[in-house]
Amino acid sequence: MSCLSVNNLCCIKRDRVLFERLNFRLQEQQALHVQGPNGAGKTSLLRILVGLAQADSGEVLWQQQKISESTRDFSSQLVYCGHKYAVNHSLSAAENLSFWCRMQNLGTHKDIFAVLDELGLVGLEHLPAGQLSAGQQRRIGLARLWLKPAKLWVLDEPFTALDTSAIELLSRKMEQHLAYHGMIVLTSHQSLELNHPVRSLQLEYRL
Ligand SMILES: Nc1ncnc2c1ncn2[C@@H]1O[C@H](COP(=O)(O)OP(=O)(O)OP(=O)(O)O)[C@@H](O)[C@H]1O
Repeated sequence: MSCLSVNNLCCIKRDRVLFERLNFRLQEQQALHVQGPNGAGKTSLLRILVGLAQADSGEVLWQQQKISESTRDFSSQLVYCGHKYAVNHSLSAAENLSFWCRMQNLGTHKDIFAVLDELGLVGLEHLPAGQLSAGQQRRIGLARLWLKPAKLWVLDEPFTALDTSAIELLSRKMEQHLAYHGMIVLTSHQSLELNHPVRSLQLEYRL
């Protein structure tokens, strides 16, 4: 059974304690919605969870091992979608995803065009991503969830810029992921419409 554990986590930015003594565990088929006002520290928390930033104290464990000591195993089980689109504007959607698949050691993924089709980007696969709309660029970023079989999804504001049909598509994909023993940590200022129980972690804005 896969497990992400957060023990006594503390994060300080510019002398402001964003959170401290933060503890939680996440297991298969569980989703955690990190909530709170602008500047509360949601993105900071997610970046610590995926190993992109260091906590001021405390630890994040994957399968009972510190993520800094199990980098390879942890990364192979993780898809992180940050709040920025993380697409190269000069490359096309297909090139962006093909590059990402290679970086993730997934090889040249034969399903890229099928996934872009499912995400409503048919006919746009070869345009430079910089010429696409915000929602279309977000869809390219989210295509990673379709391309990599990973246990843990960490998603920072994944619904931003998406239209109703894309929100619906992503919500169903999340439900499917949870049903197949996946785990999700996400932030969203929107309420979630998932047919699956979602735990909530509320961060306050601390002065
Ligand atoms: N690299 C950094 N250096 C200094 N301060 C930072 C850094 N990153 C974030 N902060 C500060 O930490 C606080 C929390 O930022 P964070 O992005 O985690 O908030 P958030 O809860 O995700 O907000 P939002 O809802 O607006 O996305 C903010 O006050 C921000 O200015």
